[in-house]
Amino acid sequence: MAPPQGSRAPLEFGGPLGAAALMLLLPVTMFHLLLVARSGPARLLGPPPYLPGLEELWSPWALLLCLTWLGLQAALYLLPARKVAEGQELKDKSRLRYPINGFQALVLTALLVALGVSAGLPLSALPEMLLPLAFAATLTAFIFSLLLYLKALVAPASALAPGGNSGNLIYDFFLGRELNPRICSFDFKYFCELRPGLIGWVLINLALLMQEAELRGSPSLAMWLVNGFQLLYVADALWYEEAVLTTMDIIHDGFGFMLAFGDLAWVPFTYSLQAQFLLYHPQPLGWPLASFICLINAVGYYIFRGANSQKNTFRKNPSDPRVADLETISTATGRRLLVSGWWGMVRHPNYLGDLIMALAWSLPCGVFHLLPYFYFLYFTALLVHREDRDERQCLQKYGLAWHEYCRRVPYRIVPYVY
Ligand SMILES: NC(=O)C1=CN([C@@H]2O[C@H](COP(=O)(O)OP(=O)(O)OC[C@H]3O[C@@H](n4cnc5c(N)ncnc54)[C@H](OP(=O)(O)O)[C@@H]3O)[C@@H](O)[C@H]2O)C=CC1
Ligand SMILES: CC(C)CCC[C@@H](C)[C@H]1CC=C2C3=C(CC[C@@]21C)[C@@]1(C)CC[C@H](O)C(C)(C)[C@@H]1CC3
Repeated sequence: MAPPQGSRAPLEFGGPLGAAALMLLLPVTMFHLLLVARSGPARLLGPPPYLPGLEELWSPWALLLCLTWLGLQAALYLLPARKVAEGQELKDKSRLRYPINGFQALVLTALLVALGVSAGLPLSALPEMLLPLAFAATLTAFIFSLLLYLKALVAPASALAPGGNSGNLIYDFFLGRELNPRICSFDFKYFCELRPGLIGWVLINLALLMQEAELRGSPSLAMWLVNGFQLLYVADALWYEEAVLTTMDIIHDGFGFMLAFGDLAWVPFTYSLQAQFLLYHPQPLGWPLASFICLINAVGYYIFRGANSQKNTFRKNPSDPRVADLETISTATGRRLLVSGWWGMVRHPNYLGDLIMALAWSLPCGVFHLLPYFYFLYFTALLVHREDRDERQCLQKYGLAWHEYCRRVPYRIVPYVY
């Protein structure tokens, strides 16, 4: 049985109080957004149109659908993979192995959905079920986090995450105690991060598009754009699935309520906000403006993909010809840091690209409502906070070399601004 690590790691997210507040605030915000998106005024900062009763939130069918979805994605995860990748080295010097078959899961899901729809599956009825589905996903995430917490009680100390083991129940439940909770080779965090939530998000978007087609004869250009951009983002994440193995969530964060709720509920139900908004508030969009928005998305994607691939290639094999000529600085750990290429422009070029894309996803919704810009605002806050966490972790890992990197590359996310 693993002893708690005490409070060696500094507390993040405002400690236990912050964690408790976030556990309440995040689901409340998600339900607020779902209710407001379908209301006439669609005011992000106004009160919700009404407070739903339990009978509107709770539906055994929604829970069944939610669990069936998780079961389907788990089955697709277990199918033979085209490749098995190794993760980063762990505290005990071992490396975990991960199946690379996320894109295959996306394609198979698309085929199954297409088959289902042609056989009469009423996908366009899904938008009407968003509230009970979000409630079921929240309940599932809560119970799942509880099980993860209990599992961590019997995990060896070497399996625990650097944070999330303060000894405070609420804080540890929120952040997650175990770094890579698994049953046999089934890795819960890796599975949840990329499959049910991300694929669920594009499925909800598609259902909204289909309902718009039923309501108005055809989907609007704005709806096509939002669906297309977000499908590209999700398909990219699954195509470059291996790159997720070098992200902070996999390397550093435990698996607790924050990620379980984030992956299973927050991503599908709030990241589809623009499409939800467009269904109830159609926006005129002409081709010239649509082309300009596509250009913004393309620029964001180019930076995002370029930066993430460069770091991933470099971390996997620094002598790879694609990165071998880049300038680097050495660190005491033996790992080097890139100081040219994308990572010489700002210290988080991938965040910059991601933020530019986030803006492009909101622009098709016009400029007269703040609600569709929620994702951009939340994401800016998330990435600024995340960048700050990462800086502290890197300073701890690399010490003087990190100071040198900051001196050589002074801007964090936006060149000459931040
Ligand atoms: N859509 C969404 O909701 C979200 C999307 N994201 C996206 O996920 C992606 C991953 O983000 P995240 O995990 O936060 O962070 P990063 O992928 O940027 O990873 C940070 C790590 O990269 C390594 N690193 C930093 N600087 C350098 C350098 N100069 N040279 C080489 N390695 C370096 C360090 O780890 P080490 O040295 O140990 O390798 C550091 O800890 C981003 O594109 C982000 O935008 C993130 C959060 C939410
Ligand atoms: C709302 C809470 C306070 C925090 C929840 C955060 C999570 C929703 C995000 C944390 C990191 C994420 C990543 C992606 C999705 C959102 C979460 C889970 C990501 C899978 C999206 C697609 C990208 O291409 C990526 C780089 C693979 C992302 C990795 C991080």
